[in-house]
Amino acid sequence: MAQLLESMPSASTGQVVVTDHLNFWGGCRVKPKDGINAEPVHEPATGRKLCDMFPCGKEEVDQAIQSAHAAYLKWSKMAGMERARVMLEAARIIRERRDNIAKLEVINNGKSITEARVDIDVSWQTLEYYAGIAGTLAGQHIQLPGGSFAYTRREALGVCVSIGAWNYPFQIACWKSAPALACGNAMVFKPSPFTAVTAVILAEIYKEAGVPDGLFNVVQGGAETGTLLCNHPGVAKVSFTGSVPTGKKIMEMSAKTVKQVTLELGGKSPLIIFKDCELENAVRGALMANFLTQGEVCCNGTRVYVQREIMPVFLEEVVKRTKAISVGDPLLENTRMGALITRQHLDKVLGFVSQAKTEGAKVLCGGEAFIPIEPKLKGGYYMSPCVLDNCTDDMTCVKEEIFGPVMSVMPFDTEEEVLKRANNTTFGLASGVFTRDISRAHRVAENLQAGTCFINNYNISPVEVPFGGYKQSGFGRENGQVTIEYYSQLKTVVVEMGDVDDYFNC
Ligand SMILES: NC(=O)C1=CN([C@@H]2O[C@H](COP(=O)(O)OP(=O)(O)OC[C@H]3O[C@@H](n4cnc5c(N)ncnc54)[C@H](O)[C@@H]3O)[C@@H](O)[C@H]2O)C=CC1
Ligand SMILES: C[N+](C)(C)CCCC(=O)O
Repeated sequence: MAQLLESMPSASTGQVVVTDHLNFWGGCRVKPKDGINAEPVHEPATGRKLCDMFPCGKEEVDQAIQSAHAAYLKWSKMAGMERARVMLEAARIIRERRDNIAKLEVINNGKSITEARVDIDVSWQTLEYYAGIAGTLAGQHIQLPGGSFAYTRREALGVCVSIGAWNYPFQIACWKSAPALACGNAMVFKPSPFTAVTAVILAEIYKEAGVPDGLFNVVQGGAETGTLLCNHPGVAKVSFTGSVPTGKKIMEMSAKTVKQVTLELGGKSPLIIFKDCELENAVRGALMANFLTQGEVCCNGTRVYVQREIMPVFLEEVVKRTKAISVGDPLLENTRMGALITRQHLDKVLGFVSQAKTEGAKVLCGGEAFIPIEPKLKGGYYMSPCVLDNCTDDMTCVKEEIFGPVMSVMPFDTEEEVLKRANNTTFGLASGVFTRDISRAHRVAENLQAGTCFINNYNISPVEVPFGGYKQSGFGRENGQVTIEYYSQLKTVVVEMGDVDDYFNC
């Protein structure tokens, strides 16, 4: 894999083939046990096969979990500052190889190279941030009567499983592993079968930085492998990013052995644009809220509520800029939108657009399959970014997570009305508001039922800031200091300094 990464500077779309093993445990890459049931992994930009993914079965999952457990026993006994040093070294290596990792991520995921570089920067920043926190983990001392006392210890949970989605493959692996490792846990990570390639690079980097063998492991596979992980008695916690239906299954499976769970699920987030906004920023914000990573972002603000008076001018600007987004070869510097993850997903997103039309929405631009001129890109999964007007709250495109570049725009009249409509959803991941009125901005933020509210911007998620959902968008948080709570447990130690009470008079 190191060789593959080194070959990246000269790699272009349509060239790379991955033949290395994609599983990793016990400190090295592991050959698939049977070498059967191969599932092809594609390069979204071309539709070409990139590699085969062999799903791990029970024996392999057991091995990965055992190797994680052995590493946990060593790692959890180290001082936070010792763990921090190793994590900082891993962050440094990611930073050093940032461009190559980003390129491989583009080849596997289809997003534009400019975005992928940001993802990799966020990744090493996450490791740096939690390395900084590792040395601060501590308990409390509590004075009791007669000189007795108690203290608390913040301890690791054990082996944590992470199940990732395909939209931010490397970044998700870092968002999950960095706080887990900082707290002294070991991790078994299962990437999405669509993006099997880059998690093992992170595993190699952790190893190179000096973690004990088995501390961060990668098992490949889909739902079956995920089920084996969630049902495994040797696992203390499952952290999941993906769809709501799968999240519910994960919670059910984890309940059997009372595993802790963090769920980072989908959304259908509202973005509210008041007439007193700075329009240029609101338009840019609406694009940020809808079109990053081809619209395949869980916290996207896809229900755009615009105050009626500014609707015509907003639509004119937003459509003009959406039409100008350069769609195409994701490895080119000027491209701003690459390919969707799979052919099937592209068809699903286009199906949402057709259904929206049938239900009465008006396509102002885009919403069609896009075939670039360059021959090698013809099999890629591209579409033109879409703006839908004439939408109403009961339409499918306004209620369901599309996970593609489709913005639904609706007018509103009053703050009270729009808050009610914005909150009328089972999701609650994110939300946004554009206004120059600071009281209104904070009032709206308070009243939106969502884990994040962006004021006068959208999709800004630095690692210092907690990220996670309300309602069916999940629970638990990623990023920020609070995530320590989700990867550690408190032990209370009670110390008697006097004699034990003769309570039973005997
Ligand atoms: N919140 C988010 O960031 C994401 C939301 N989604 C939404 O989900 C839709 C479907 O995408 P998928 O990739 O199929 O999402 P998914 O939720 O089925 O898959 C996410 C991860 O869960 C694993 N998984 C699937 N079934 C499992 C099971 N029974 N037990 C354990 N692990 C299991 C998958 O292999 C993958 O690693 C998208 O169209 C989008 O609407 C998808 C990816 C990310
Ligand atoms: C990085 N950000 C904020 C655009 C999205 C991260 C959440 C996700 O996994 O979709």
